[in-house]
Amino acid sequence: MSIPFTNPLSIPVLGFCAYSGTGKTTLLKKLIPELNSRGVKLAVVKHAHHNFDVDIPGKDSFEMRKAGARQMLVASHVRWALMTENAVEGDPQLPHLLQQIEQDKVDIVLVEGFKKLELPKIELHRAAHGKPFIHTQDDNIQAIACCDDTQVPSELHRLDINNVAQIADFVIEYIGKWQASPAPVPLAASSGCEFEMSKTLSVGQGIDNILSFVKPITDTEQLVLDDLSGRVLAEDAISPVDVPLNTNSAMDGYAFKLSEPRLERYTVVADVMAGHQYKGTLQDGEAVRIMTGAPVPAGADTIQAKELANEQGSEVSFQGEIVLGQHVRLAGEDIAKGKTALAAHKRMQASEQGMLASLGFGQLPVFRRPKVAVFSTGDEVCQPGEPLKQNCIYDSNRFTIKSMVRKLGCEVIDLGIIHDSEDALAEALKQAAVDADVVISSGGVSVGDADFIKLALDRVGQINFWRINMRPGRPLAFGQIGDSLFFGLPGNPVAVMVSFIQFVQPALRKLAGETNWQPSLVPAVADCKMRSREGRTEFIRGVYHLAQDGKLHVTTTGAQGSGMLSSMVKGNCLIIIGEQDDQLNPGDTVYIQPFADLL
Ligand SMILES: Nc1nc2c(c(=O)[nH]1)N[C@H]1C(S)=C(S)[C@@H](COP(=O)(O)OP(=O)(O)OC[C@H]3O[C@@H](n4cnc5c(N)ncnc54)[C@H](O)[C@@H]3O)O[C@H]1N2
Ligand code: MOO
Repeated sequence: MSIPFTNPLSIPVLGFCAYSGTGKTTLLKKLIPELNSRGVKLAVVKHAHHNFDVDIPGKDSFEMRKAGARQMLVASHVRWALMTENAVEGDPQLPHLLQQIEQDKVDIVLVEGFKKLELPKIELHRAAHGKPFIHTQDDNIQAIACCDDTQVPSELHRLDINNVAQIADFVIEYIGKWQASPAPVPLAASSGCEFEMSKTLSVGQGIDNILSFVKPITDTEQLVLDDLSGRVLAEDAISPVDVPLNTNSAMDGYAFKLSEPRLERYTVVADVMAGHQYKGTLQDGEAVRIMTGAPVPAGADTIQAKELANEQGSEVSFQGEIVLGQHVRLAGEDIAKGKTALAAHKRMQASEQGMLASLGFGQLPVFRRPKVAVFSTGDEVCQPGEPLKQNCIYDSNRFTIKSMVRKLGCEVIDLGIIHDSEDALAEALKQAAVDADVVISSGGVSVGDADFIKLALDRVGQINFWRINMRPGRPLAFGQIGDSLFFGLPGNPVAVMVSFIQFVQPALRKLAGETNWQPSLVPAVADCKMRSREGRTEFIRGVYHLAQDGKLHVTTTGAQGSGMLSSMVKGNCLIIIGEQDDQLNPGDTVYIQPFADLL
């Protein structure tokens, strides 16, 4: 099983692969100084299968990371290290990791692990271990380092596993010959009827490729506060005021100036209600009765709650411990005047709207909403509400897609059901691309389908037909029609929703101007056994709940047919079994993607 790989760097990347116990690390520990001694500067990426940590409990960096820093960069005059919490489904993405390397500082990146990627590699083999060859399954092996007694095919470059100098020669020659290749998977050229049917991508590669074609909308419009829900802010909202505006009380109680030693009693000189103010300055030994939200008078610095005060006549005494400044909300402590209250590119919901209201904004600039055209294909597909013809099914996909598109704040253009006519479809697609930023269809993207869909797409744009290594949602068409993006989602109703969540949602969020469009993945404890196939990402519909042990637990919704929409209705999340796993057992930790924000 091999997974496509594109080197994002302008320096070569070379992998070392072997069965465990062959001595990869031992060889690299000798090869690195050998290469260094010949002037080769190199970086190493190593894949770890476990939840490793390079930090030490008790160190400041460890503690700050545990306290919630998602990235922790620790630096001294000799080295720096960046630690990133990166809970991803499946393996980490090597192209992303490589992009973290400072490529102007090294000549080559050596990679240990990531055996399944289509990455140029040297295979290490020791016949005495009795393990099979890797090169028989992997066309990316550039050379094999082995012992004298091993037979290797004549076309493979043979190296002596015990001769580090010879392996270093090979690496240096490899650097010399290497030429940068262009990055992402190109879209199929619009020529004749040739479709790229066979490209198999992982979920991560599909997302990366799609996102590389998404150009965020830059047109803006001014909207009143009430209409901001679900829209993406186009400019930083700078606070015109301090919030809170005045230093005020967080409790109903008494305001006074705390002195050392503490006074036995204070004289109550006034009442201060919210919306009013004590005009004078409190003197030592004076207190005011104060309501929550009312301005703290000049001279006062501390509040005691009403429940811990005894008022007798015109005097008040306090019980309990009192800390200087307690229950005082300082002017500007939430948002200071002139500071960015809300950064551009944030999608606004209730809390953002409330905060902007609290700052007195009446209207704000937002990015124009993406326009999304949606249609269904297939002669068997009928409009709900009309009598169902024989052997037909009602169109459900258009309604799930429209609902998810609207939830993402986009405008929907409903093109209905387009029946089997190449001309009609080509015309509809051309018009849709003029009117919309994104065109989404469902059905007709697998191998056995009415060719008219593929022919029509080929006439109007550049469309790739991919196989994504996932279930459900294996076939996916993606490309461009004019300036619009086109998504051809698979016909099966659950596959439509899963493909939308994985591929269309991030694209629409990026298009809409959001910068933070990564899905929320949450760890949960599996309550039942779940199966997948190594190399494939499985999206199982699940139900999660908070269990008595204080952790989220998750179980499947039962039957998982990709036509069974009831599995989506019963579920509240997708359970993600990553590429490297083929089975999950009860008690294993698994990532789930809650539906909460989308369905
Ligand atoms: N020989 C192969 N057959 C199939 C493969 C394959 O790789 N080789 N892949 C399977 C997978 S996985 C999927 S998913 C489907 C996807 O097929 P299409 O995208 O071509 O979709 P259709 O064949 O048009 O429809 C599939 C299924 O979905 C129903 N459908 C279609 N449109 C709607 C709609 N708007 N609302 C509700 N239901 C819809 C349709 O009636 C079919 O039952 O292909 C597999 N086959
Ligand atoms: O996309 Mo299909 O089976 O994976 O429904």
